[in-house]
Amino acid sequence: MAPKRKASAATGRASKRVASGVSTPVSIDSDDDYSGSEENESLGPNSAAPPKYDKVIDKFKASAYVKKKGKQQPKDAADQLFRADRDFADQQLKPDHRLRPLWLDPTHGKVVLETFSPSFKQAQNFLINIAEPQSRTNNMHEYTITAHSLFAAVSVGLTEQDIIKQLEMFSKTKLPQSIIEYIHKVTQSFGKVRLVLKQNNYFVESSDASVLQMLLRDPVISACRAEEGDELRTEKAAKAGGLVIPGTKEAQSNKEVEARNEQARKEQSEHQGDAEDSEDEYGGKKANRDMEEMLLQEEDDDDLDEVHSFQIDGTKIQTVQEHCNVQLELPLTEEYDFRADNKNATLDIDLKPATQIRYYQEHALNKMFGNGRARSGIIVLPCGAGKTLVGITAACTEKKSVIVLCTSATSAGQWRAEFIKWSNVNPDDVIIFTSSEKGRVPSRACIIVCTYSMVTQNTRRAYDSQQTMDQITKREWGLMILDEVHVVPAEMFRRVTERIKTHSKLGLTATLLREDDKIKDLNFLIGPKLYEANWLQLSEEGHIARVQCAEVWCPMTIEFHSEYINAKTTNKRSLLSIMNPRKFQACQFLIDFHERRGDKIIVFSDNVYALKAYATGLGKPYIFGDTGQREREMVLQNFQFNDNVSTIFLSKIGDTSLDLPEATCLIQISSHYGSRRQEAQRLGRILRAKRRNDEGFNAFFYSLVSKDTMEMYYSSKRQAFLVDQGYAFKVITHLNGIDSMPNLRYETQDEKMTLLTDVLLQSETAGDEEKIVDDLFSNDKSGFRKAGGGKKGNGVKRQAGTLSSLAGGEDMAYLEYQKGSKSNKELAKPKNKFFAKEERERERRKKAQREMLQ
Ligand SMILES: Nc1ncnc2c1ncn2[C@@H]1O[C@H](COP(=O)(O)OP(=O)(O)OP(=O)(O)O)[C@@H](O)[C@H]1O
Repeated sequence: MAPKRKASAATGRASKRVASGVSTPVSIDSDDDYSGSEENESLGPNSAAPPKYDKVIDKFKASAYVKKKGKQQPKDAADQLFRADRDFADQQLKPDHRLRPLWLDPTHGKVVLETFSPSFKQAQNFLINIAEPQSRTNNMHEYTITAHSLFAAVSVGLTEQDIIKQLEMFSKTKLPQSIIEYIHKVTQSFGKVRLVLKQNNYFVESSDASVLQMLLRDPVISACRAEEGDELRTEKAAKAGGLVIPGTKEAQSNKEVEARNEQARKEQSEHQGDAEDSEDEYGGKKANRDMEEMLLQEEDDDDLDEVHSFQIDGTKIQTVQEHCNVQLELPLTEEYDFRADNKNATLDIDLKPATQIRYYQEHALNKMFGNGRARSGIIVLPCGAGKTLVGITAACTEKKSVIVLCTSATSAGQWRAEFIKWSNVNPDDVIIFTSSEKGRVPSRACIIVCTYSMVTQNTRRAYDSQQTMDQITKREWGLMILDEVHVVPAEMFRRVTERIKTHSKLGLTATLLREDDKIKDLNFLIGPKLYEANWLQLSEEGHIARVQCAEVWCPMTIEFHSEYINAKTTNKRSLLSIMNPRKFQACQFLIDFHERRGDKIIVFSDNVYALKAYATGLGKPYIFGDTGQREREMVLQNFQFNDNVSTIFLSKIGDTSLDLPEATCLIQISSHYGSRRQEAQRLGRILRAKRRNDEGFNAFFYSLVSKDTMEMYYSSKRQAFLVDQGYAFKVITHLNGIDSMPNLRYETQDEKMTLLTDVLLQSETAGDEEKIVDDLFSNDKSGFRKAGGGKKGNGVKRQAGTLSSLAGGEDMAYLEYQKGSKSNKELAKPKNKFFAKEERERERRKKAQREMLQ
């Protein structure tokens, strides 16, 4: 379902190329019958061993239908599309199928949604709750129903019957039995047990005592129990009622009604004060009020249910969570009944009256607070769509102490400023705890904003820092906001959740693509994905900018290319392709073109040598890791407010947390291999463009790649995520007007040769990607291996995937590799004929040299 890249923009001739989408078909194993084994299905108290709830929990397996027809050997590239298990001819279309928008694949849980259907919106709202979005292009959306997506659905209050009924309603065919069975199997085991924090102690809680008895028979769980004996605690649990989220229209009208009532009460008491007092003396009105209160109390009592629980050792919660989630497939949900929490102090915070949250922010928060309690989980919104306000509104809803974890000190400062901007919180109650700013945590309810590395640091701390840390770990927090969850190593989350006791967790991210292979851990370390917004829809509605994406092919000069072929190391090859004079010229041309249109341009380069060479060559300011704070601020302020500074060059330090709404054009000259995440983050820098609501406004995103080099291969890898979000990448093979541009650099052969000599004279390290000293991954203090390579000679494999891939709902779509790893070398082998020929040529020359030396 990968869309075609469109033909070129007005700026040049174009060629068509099909982008490699990431949603590769799921491979199936016909030996595994979907209906699965029946063993250990019961939850009854007599079950001897804890049941393995669902052998097929993560993935739809091949149906009996496939078995019947057997596997066929693929004959050509398209053959897989016509395999037996993809033949759905035996499914009967409903007579009114044209009005219904869903196609269902009974064997893999794939769902295809027609965006042109009259009921598209309703179907989309429903699907987003129960399935993982895989690809959302203009005409078709593709989702997968996975165990984890159903888990998220159950955790936001949908029942098995709701899911089946609505799927049936939207489906063009009768709902396949395999899907009904799968939903039944998965939903019956989810939402049964919860992890709750009460007075600094953790409990596993359920309204079904037999499930807890069964868990206690499990040796791993029972070893984590904090109390002796077999007894369970039993208590009454009040059902939480409806809750109004601040910043919504409902909250606003409630406030107006409250204000009117208050006014009316005041006026009435002024008129009737004396009379009421005298009536009270005779038990008149007072007795009535007592009666009303009693009745209300009784009504509340009717709502009480019984819950059972057992206490677990606070240091072993992760073992319990992991074991329940992965081995027993009985995930622990985390819900916080904050309105019933009288022990933890209330934080005086509300959204400012003028603050109104947007509809998608409200949808996301409804998923979190839908049943009147705070559910832990992850909210996915595109860059610039307002994740910070979602976090702040969650804090205003709970009104308990909040701890916010961010990736950098800059980001911590921004979070504090946003809290003060959007809410009425007392600024003294928002404290920053970073390496450069160590506010003291008061004993009253407060908000603390800190960096992940500050909390997870293992080495000895300075006295004041240790004191703050002690205050953080010793108390209970109502809400923990985890920013940018896709970049933080899972190991860090483990430490954070181990050290800090919190009732609820909210993870925020723009993409669930991760740079380690621990994405599945997020499910039990934070919680399920609660909401994911549609990028294209938000950009059509003007909440984020519309962006034109293009890949510009820059041919290598003959000299650069022959050096590229002969270069012995990846670093050298990489430097030669970045410094390709034609790429430089394309960059110069695009800057000139967009400056004249009135755009503000950011040029990104991961390679610092190239960053400096391009920026100084074009007389533009640049910022990289070593640039001092003052200089950074000066450059950024000039970019924002000075009309004479329209272009800045940034290294990868600008990938995240950079709020420059003036930027309307991005040019990428060097990037990190095939990182889809980096591509999405960089695009995010222009999604928040200030001018996004101007008539006909478009932001521009250019990726410059040197032709016939590895850059082309990585470029299409990088685009996969955005392509699945519905972005079309144009390929520009020639920039019209570049040949006649005055003052174009590297026009003469001499200039080109001087540049080449300079590049060849650079040391090996000049080809390195920038290493940022205080970035999360290279911070040795925190004791984490670097995501960019780990120990010397011990390359790290990077993997990325969607939540569904972690659930096994799809094959891992794509791997990101790190320089030096074995798998990287495998991957780096040329795939196309041209590169293969080059590679053979190089091998042949090497062999000849060796033979000569012998
Ligand atoms: N409901 C709202 N009303 C008005 N402005 C809003 C609203 N929500 C977000 N914004 C504005 O949108 C912009 C982007 O918000 P924010 O910085 O929270 O985005 P983000 O999703 O965190 O982006 P990134 O992933 O790049 O950090 C900000 O200028 C913010 O003030």
